[in-house]
Amino acid sequence: MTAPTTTTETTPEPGPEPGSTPETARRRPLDAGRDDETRLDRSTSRAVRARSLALLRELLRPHARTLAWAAVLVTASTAAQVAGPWLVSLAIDRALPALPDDVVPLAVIGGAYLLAAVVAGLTIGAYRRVAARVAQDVLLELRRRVFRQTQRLSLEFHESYTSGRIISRQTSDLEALRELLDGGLVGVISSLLVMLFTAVALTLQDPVSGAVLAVGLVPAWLLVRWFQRHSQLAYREQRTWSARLIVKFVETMTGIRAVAAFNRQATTERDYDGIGESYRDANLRIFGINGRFHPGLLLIGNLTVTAALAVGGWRALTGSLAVGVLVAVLLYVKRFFQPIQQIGMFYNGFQSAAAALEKVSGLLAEEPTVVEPERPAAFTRARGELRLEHVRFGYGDGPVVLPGLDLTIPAGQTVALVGTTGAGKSTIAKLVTRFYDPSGGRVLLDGHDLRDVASPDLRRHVVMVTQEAYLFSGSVAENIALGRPDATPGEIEAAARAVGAHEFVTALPDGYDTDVNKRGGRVSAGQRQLLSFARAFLADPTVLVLDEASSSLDLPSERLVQRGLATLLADRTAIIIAHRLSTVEIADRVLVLEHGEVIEDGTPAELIAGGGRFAGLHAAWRESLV
Ligand SMILES: Nc1ncnc2c1ncn2[C@@H]1O[C@H](COP(=O)(O)OP(=O)(O)OP(=O)(O)O)[C@@H](O)[C@H]1O
Repeated sequence: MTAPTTTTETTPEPGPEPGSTPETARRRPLDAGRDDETRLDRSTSRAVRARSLALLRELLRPHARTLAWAAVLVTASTAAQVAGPWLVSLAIDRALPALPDDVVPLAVIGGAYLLAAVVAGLTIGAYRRVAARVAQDVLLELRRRVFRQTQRLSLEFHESYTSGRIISRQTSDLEALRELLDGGLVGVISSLLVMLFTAVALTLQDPVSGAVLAVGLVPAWLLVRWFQRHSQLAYREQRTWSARLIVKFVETMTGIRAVAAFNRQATTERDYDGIGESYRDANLRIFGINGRFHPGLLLIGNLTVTAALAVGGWRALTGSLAVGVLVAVLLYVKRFFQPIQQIGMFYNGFQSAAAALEKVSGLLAEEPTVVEPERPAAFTRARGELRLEHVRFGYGDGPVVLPGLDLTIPAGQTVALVGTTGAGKSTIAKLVTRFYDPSGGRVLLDGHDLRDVASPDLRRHVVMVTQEAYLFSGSVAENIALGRPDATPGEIEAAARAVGAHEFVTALPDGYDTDVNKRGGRVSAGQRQLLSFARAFLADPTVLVLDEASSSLDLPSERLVQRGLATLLADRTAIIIAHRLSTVEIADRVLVLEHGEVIEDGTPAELIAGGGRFAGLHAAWRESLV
């Protein structure tokens, strides 16, 4: 993890007066329609829908011409499909009576039928390819945006929007959209057009049959509505139980040691069985609903065909309807009902995709709370003096963590922060690295308010080394080079040597090329810390903020880590959230914090001699060592 700090040689822009930053300006609402709320009031839900549609328009805009071409193709294909029954009626009523004297009409109609079939086939294929291309491009763009956005947003966002929710934005939500765009939507657009063209062609040919179709449409429509209402609930239930099943499984597997240690196997099995049964029941409910919907629709379709046949047949008998037209009517009515099923089913996918789009658009609408300066201060070289002026801070609407901190850390000083848990040590680290901005007061680096420093400058000069010492997949060398991606292998090795990591790295199966995720590449907690020191050493920041790992190491590792740390700290300003006595001892200065205030400030020796809070902690540490 890197964070920055810097110094400039020009005069800093005048910053706001200490304490003048309005709370409201600093904090933006975290998502207008929070995606964990299922019921939104009317104006919010309208705003959320407008936001989704705006996103959709924006994503489709670059494809406007392709979409227009897709519309032409699908219209041509539908017209060609719908021409079929019409041509059949012409063949029966005009061409057949002319036989055998005149075969031309039959040949012309037969040719037209063949042409319509070829055009319909070719255009529908082209339409599907063109539409699929647009759908895939839109999805790719959306995926990119979600990823970019999650990297762009401030730490504040990530601390309140759990990683599980971000993962589901990138996976299941985009998957729901993919299913809609890939499968359903393209087909449903053409189905809707087929229904529309069929109804128009039928009514044009025979308005009475059009009326019969309209009557048949009423029960079909009611059945579709029934299906949508019930299946929506059933599918939602199915998704909920399937998610619970996954959560239970993952939770049990992640905590398998605790499960075994506390003999919880029988209980977890019972819980898992219960969830599994509910999932099965939810699936059965869906089958039940589908089992009524599909045959119901088929029945209504066939009854409408029967009605059209009865009415048309009687009229044909009385001579008011040509036989060819009757055949076309029957073909049209049958064809009209076929896509309804698909459209009814599509509704579910459409609902979940619309919900997914709302959530994704909410994520994309988030603004970082830590904003880049419009006119950044010129910052070339940093000395490393840090000053906190009347810094006031609290998380969100929570209690005040720092009520008004004043602190100056001269360039090159190593300061250890100690204090009870929750005293605000990590909070100071997050403010100094500008993962958060204070709600009042200023944090200054060499006299520049951090809010005026461009983030690349800040990250170059202020680096934060976190407890986890996170290793990314890749080689050991790549992990060290994260501190400075353009570093040469020689520089990487020099950094590793400086902090004392070289020995263990060369002992790994492939040395610096060892993959940290492969067998043999696994490193111990202490080695992991040394690698993160090497990474920070290579980055060579002016200010280093270090949240020391609290997990205890064995004595040789502890010594190694302390030696590495001493090298890393030399010649830079450092703030260490110290968990180890040995670290506190190498600090120039110790600050004891309580409730966001400095209650003791001095060299380790002074504080021990003073007999205050630190002297007490120190004595307790010493005791714990024996
Ligand atoms: N992301 C957060 N959102 C809300 N409150 C937070 C957040 N992080 C910390 N806090 C709260 O702020 C206060 C100070 O926390 P901080 O992490 O700075 O303490 P600390 O001194 O570093 O403690 P520790 O030694 O346990 O890490 C605590 O009361 C904590 O509950």
